[in-house]
Amino acid sequence: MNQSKEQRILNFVLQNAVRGDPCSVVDTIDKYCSQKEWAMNVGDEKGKILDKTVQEANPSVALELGTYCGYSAVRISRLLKAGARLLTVEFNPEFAAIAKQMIEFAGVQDKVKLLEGPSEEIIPQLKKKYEVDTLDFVFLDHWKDRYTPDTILLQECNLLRKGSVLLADNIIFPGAPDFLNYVRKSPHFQCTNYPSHLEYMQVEDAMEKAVFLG
Ligand SMILES: CCCNc1ncnc2c1ncn2[C@@H]1O[C@H](/C=C/CNC(=O)c2cc(-c3ccc(F)cc3)cc(O)c2O)[C@@H](O)[C@H]1O
Ligand SMILES: [Mg+2]
Repeated sequence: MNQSKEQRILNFVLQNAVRGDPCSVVDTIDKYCSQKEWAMNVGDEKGKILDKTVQEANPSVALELGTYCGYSAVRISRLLKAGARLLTVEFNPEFAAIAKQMIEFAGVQDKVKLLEGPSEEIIPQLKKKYEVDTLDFVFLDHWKDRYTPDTILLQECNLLRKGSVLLADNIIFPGAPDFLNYVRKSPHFQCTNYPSHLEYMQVEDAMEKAVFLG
């Protein structure tokens, strides 16, 4: 039975990237997805905004919602300080299997824990089962209509602290209008918009940073 696009992306990385080099894995995925098959990785232009936001936050504990093939998990974890960790959540078993191999090939498996399951089940388990106190950084890149309910859930589970940084992808395309409304209207968030472009395309997109004020 023929391969999935995600399997083809992984194979291209295994054959063309440098094992143990996260930058080469990120660059190789971008090469494949810009030249051969488009895929919904955050990409290099928005990836640079992600990099700067992660470096500014310098998180000890980071969470990602929507691992997909592991592109942003590798991109984020390559910037983490010694002892820091990224928890990334993916509920599609095929994508989780691809991402696991991508993370291991990049050599960041000691910094990344891939949690397989839906975010609404995993988030309430983070404190007790995954020994999280609070989250320093959250990257939202899963189903766009789940950004708001999961942001509310993070607050209800006391996983945010004063200064916790949320960064959301696809604010313009496909768009996350209710999330934008929610965080911009809430007195508990300080928001910043970062105009950019859709990965591998000349289509407008943007990222939104929402800092929790406590
Ligand atoms: C139970 C549902 C909510 N909870 C969830 N818990 C765990 N993982 C979840 C998840 N939702 C979705 N996922 C996973 O996240 C990923 C989904 C991401 C959704 N992203 C998009 O739709 C997206 C789409 C585009 C896009 C842009 C233009 C276009 F023409 C077509 C698509 C661009 C992007 O950057 C995107 O991020 C998948 O791997 C999915 O299995
Ligand atoms: Mg996205």
